[in-house]
Amino acid sequence: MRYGARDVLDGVDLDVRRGEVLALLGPNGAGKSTTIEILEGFRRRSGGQVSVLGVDPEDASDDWRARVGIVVQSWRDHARWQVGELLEHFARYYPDPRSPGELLDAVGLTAQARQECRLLSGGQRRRLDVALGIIGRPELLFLDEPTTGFDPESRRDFHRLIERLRAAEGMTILLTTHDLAEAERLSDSIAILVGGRLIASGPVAGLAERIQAQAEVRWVQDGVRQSLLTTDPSQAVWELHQEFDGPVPGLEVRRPTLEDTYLGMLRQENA
Ligand SMILES: Nc1ncnc2c1ncn2[C@@H]1O[C@H](COP(=O)(O)OP(=O)(O)OP(=O)(O)O)[C@@H](O)[C@H]1O
Repeated sequence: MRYGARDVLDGVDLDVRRGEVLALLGPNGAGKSTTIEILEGFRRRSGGQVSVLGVDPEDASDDWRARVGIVVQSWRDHARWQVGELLEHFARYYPDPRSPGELLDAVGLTAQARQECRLLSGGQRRRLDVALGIIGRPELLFLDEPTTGFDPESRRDFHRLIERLRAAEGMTILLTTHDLAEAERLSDSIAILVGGRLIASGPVAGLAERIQAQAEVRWVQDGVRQSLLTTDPSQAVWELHQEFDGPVPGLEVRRPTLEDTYLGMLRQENA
C-alpha cells in the first residue's frame, strides 16, 4: 500500500487458516487498520495479491459481504435509533440473521433494547458494534481494536463472548489490538507490524522462543533482593539450591509474557 510516494505496507505476507484467531499487533501508525481495510474491501491496494474466503475483496459481491462481519473502530451512526430497532433493521440485510433478542442477550444489552444508541456508554456502544458485526452469522469476523475504552469487567465479558462464538461456530477472527494480554488470551497466532513491515508472525508461544526472551529468577539473600536474567531458569534455580543448601528465600521465577516478547522485538527493530 502506497500513499503518494510513501509505502505504508511493504511485503506483508500473511496466511490465516479457517477457524483461526489471528491478532495483528503493532505501534500506532504501523499499518494495522490499513491492512484490515484492504482485507475488508474498503481500501484499494496499490499492489500485491489478496484472497479472503477465496475472493479478491476488490471484486467482492454482496454474497461475499454477507459472509464477512466487520466491527470498525468507531461507528457513531444512528444516534437516535433504539438499540433493538437498529438490530432489527440490520438483520434484514442478511439471508440467515441471528435474532435480535438472542444477540442482545449474547452481548449483554438486553436491558438497553429500548434505549437510544446515543445514550449508550462507550463500552455498551462497542458491544452493540460487535452485535452488528455478527448479526449475519459471518464465517470471518474483523475486529479493529474491539475493547478500546472497556472497563475490566466489560473486557472480560467481551473475551468470553468471542471465545463462545469461536467454540460454537468455528468463526475465523482477525483482530487488531494494543492489549497484549487480550492478544495472548484470544488468539492462536499473532503478527507484528512495525512501520508497514511484518517483523514476526506465528503461534503466540513460538514467538517468545524466537527472540529468546529471558526468564527472571528472583530471591532474597542476606535481606537483599537479588535477580538474574537467564534463558535456563531451571539450571539457575538448581544452582541457587546448591548455594543455599536447601530452600531459597523469596524464590520467584517469572517467565516472559507476550508483552515482554513484543517490547523485546520492538527494541531489536529500533536498535
Ligand atoms: N488516507 C491516507 N492517506 C495518507 N496516509 C494514510 C492514509 N491512511 C493512513 N495513512 C498512513 O498510513 C500509516 C498506517 O496507518 P494505519 O491507520 O493503518 O495504522 P495503525 O497501525 O492502524 O495505527 P493505530 O494503532 O494508530 O490505529 C500511517 O502512517 C498513516 O498516517
